[in-house]
Amino acid sequence: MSSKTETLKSGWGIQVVVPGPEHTFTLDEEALTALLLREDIKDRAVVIISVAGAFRKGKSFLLDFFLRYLQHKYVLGESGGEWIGVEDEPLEGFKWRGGSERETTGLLLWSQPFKATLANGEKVVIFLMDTQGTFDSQSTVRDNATVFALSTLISSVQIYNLSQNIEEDDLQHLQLFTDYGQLAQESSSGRPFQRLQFLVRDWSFPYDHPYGALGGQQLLKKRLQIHEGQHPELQNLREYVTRIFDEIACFLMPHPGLKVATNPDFNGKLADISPEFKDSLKQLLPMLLAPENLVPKLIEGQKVKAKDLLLYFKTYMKVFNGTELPEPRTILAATSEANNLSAVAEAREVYETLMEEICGGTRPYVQPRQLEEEHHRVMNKAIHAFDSKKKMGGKELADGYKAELEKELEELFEQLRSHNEAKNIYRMIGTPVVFATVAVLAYMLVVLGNMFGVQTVVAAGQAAVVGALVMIAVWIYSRTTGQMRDVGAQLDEIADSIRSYILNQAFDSMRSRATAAAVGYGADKKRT
Ligand SMILES: Nc1nc2c(ncn2[C@@H]2O[C@H](COP(=O)(O)OP(=O)(O)OP(=O)(O)O)[C@@H](O)[C@H]2O)c(=O)[nH]1
Ligand SMILES: [Mg+2]
Repeated sequence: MSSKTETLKSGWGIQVVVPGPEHTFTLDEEALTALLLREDIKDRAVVIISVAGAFRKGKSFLLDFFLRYLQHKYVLGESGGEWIGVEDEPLEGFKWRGGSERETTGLLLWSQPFKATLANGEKVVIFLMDTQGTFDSQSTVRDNATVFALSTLISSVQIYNLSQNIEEDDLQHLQLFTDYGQLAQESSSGRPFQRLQFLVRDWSFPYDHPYGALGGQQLLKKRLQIHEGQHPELQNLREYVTRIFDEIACFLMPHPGLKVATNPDFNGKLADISPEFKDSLKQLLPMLLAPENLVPKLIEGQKVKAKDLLLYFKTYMKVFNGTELPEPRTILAATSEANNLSAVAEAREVYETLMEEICGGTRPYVQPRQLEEEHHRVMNKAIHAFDSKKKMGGKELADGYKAELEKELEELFEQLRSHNEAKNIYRMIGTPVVFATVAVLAYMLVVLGNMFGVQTVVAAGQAAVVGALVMIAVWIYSRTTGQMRDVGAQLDEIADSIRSYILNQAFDSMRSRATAAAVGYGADKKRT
């Protein structure tokens, strides 16, 4: 088996939005946090590619080819060669299957994020999202709308998977976003969504419009055309759909062949898939996933990082869990809230990072007055970071979050201050005691030297007494005035090394005594 499948095999679809009883959805916060706050990706801008649409239409199946492409391109780093796999390899990844009953439920993210670099050198992370199909017999209209809305709000590329054609109904489902988008545009700059990719499966009229992106563009143009006599609502819908997305595209996929569609034993192997379908995949996937075509997620014109995404998920889940589908205004409020929260988190991080350098666990004691000054300086920087991030929801909302932020930073400072004091007490006892002990021992040397008349010992002892006393004096000066902090810290280190040297010596002698005792014991035993 190739290494390609072996590596993908270790991944799985994490159900991050889980359907619960009574048509509710809950967020698996723990799983999502573990995925999004991974140290190597949490600060990268995200590209989230979601596939949504009616159930049983090959969404998960398609995503598994995405996985193959991403694995080949971004994990194995092979630019040439065939990403699509070998003829008899079963298709694995997000769970897909034949049959008439629904498979995927809730929202899933692939457990392996793919790290990529855009053409401009920016490092991003790609997440794939599989979604619960709409219109199965168990879901309510609200379930469908929730899944579709959440995946559209969260993703930077929404692939709208349709069967055979683009119908009026399919466009109607975008109504919520056009309403939301309209509101969002009134209160913010830039378009709220990035890319909407219609994907028509089993296109059977290539003589009208050819397979692929060109035919798709022709079909889409027709469907989105506004003409006289059309109901004003339909006109509005069309107008706004084109306004709220940065880009709308369409791709016409050929039928994958009868084995794919009807054979219960079909395992996804390429040998059973029609050549046209495979050719189309080879065209479509680079259009979505090649570095130059990756679309990072933007909110309020700013790139969303993996760690921010967690905030958006949490806030959206709150508003989508009511008994009614939320109003566009409520969704907008949630977006603004998450947007402000992400600015707060960023400011907090600025504060924590800078203060860590000043008075973190490994740093020496800082004079209280100086610590306070540093706190004000760093806090200003953090507030500046908050202010300079573009936020949705206006000044009033931002002011509320800013006040919260200030309160939170003051609380953090209180903690840092008491940690700093704790260090002081430890040093108060530790360092002077070590030097005082050195002084006493050295003084004993002087006495002994005098007693036996060895002048070199007396001189060395005297020098050590004076040295130790000077160190204590300098240390006390440094600690009480906050001056010469580096010298003070060095003295702490010297005291630490003396202490650990003495402890090691004591430990070694205890050990050798214990060994000697054990040897003695062994010898005794032999004798008896
Ligand atoms: N006709 C047709 N069938 C396809 C296509 N792609 C995949 N299939 C088949 O469709 C069936 C369902 O595939 P899935 O990927 O599980 O479909 P899904 O949309 O994820 O279904 P749910 O998870 O239930 O929403 C499988 O038997 C696939 O072999 C396609 O382009 N056309
Ligand atoms: Mg599925």
